[in-house]
Amino acid sequence: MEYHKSQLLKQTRRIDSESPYRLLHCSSKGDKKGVVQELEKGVEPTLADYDKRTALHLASCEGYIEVVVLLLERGADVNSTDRWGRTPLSDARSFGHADICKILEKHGGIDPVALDSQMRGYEIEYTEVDMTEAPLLGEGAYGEVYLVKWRGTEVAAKTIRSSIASNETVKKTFLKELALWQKLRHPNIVQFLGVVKHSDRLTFLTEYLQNGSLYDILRKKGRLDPPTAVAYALDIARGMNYLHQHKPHPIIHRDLTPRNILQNEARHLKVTDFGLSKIVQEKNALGYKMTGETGSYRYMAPEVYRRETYGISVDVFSFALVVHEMFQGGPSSREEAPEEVADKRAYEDLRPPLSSFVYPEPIRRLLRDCWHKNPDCRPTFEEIILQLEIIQENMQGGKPLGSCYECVIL
Ligand SMILES: Nc1ncnc2c1ncn2[C@@H]1O[C@H](COP(=O)(O)OP(=O)(O)OP(=O)(O)O)[C@@H](O)[C@H]1O
Repeated sequence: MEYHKSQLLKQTRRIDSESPYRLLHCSSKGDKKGVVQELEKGVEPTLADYDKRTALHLASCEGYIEVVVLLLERGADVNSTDRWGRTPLSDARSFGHADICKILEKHGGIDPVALDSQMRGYEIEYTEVDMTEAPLLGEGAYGEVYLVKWRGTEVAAKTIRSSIASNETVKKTFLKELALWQKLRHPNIVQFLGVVKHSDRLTFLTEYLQNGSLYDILRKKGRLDPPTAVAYALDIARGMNYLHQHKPHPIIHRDLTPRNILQNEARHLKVTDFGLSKIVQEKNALGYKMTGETGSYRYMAPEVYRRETYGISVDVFSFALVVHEMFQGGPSSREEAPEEVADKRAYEDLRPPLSSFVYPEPIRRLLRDCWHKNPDCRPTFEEIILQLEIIQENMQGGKPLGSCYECVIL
C-alpha cells in the first residue's frame, strides 16, 4: 500500500538517534536490538506517529515476527488503530504475514477493517425487524430463536447470549462464520439472511423452516419408514456435499446432529449452524472460550474426541449416526451420558447395533463405511449420494433391498 511506503520515507528522514521515533524506525526495519535499546531508554511501546501508527503496526506490516513478539511482551497495544482505522492485525493480513496474524490473534488482536467489509452487504436495520411479542421457536446453546417478520416474510431470528457475544474474540469468530454462511446458497442449506444492526444483542436472521428440527420429528414420529429415511439422508448428504466442495476451502460442519437439521413445509431437510460449533460452550473466568474440541459428543468422530487432527470426514461419521437414528427412531445408548458414548466409540471402537430387521443390507454397508474408525476409509458425500440414489431407485423399482425383513418392498 502506497501510504506505508511514504510513511517509512518520512520517518527515515526525521529519525536521529535521540528521537523517540527511532523506536518506529527500528521496528519498521526489523532491528530488534535497536527496539530493545529504545524501550530500555523508556520510550513507550505505544508511541505513535502523526498518522497514529505504532511500532507494532510497522513491524506487523513489514513481517518482523521477533519485533512483534517483543513489542507485545513489552506492553504494546495489540488493537491500537491508526488514522485509517487499521490495527496491526489489519496490516499483517494485508501483507500476508500469516504467522504474525496468528500471534496477534492470540493476543486478542482484531481486524475491524476486515470485519467491516464482511459485514457490509448483509446488515439488516433493526427497525426492519419486528421482534415484539415474537413467538419463541426454541432455545439452544448459543441463545434463543424467535419467529419474526422481516419485509413481510416470516423468518427465524437467532439471538446470541450476551455472555457469548460480549467476548470480542468469540464475537469476531461468530461474525466470520456468519460472513461465510452468507455466501452459501443451496436447497439443502438453511439460507442465511443477515445480521441485525444496532440490536442490543448479536442477532441474525435465517429462513424459517416450519417443521422444526429432525430431532423434533424423530421424537414425534419415532422410526421413519425406509423410503423416507433414504430421502432425508439424500437431502442431508447433498447439503453436506455442497459444504465439503466449497472453494477455495471445504467447510467442515463439525456438529452435524438431528438438532442442526431442519425441515421445510415441502418436507425437505436443510442443514444449519455449520462452523458455529467452533465456539464451544465452555465457560471460564473470562466467559466462553474456544477449544479444539467441537460438536456434540453423541455424534462426535473418534479423532475429534481424541483431539487429533481431523478433516472433512468427521462430518461423514456424524452423518452415519444421524441416518442410524432415522431408521431406529432415536439415538442408541440413550441411557448413557453422551461423553461416555463418545469415549467408547473413540477408545473401544464401539458402534451402534445394525439389526438386519431394521436396516436394509445396503444401508448397513453404507453406515459401516461412514463410521469407519480410519477417517481415510470413509466415503465422501459425493460417493454417499451415488449409493443412496441407487438404493432409492431400487426401492422405487420394488427390488428387494437385502435382509431388512420389515422393509422389503415387493
Ligand atoms: N430457521 C429455523 N426455523 C425454524 N425453527 C428453528 C430455526 N432455527 C432454529 N429453530 C428451532 O429452534 C431450536 C433452537 O435452535 P438452536 O439452533 O438455537 O439450537 P439447537 O440447534 O437446538 O441446539 P445447539 O445450539 O446445541 O446446536 C431448534 O431446535 C429448532 O426447533
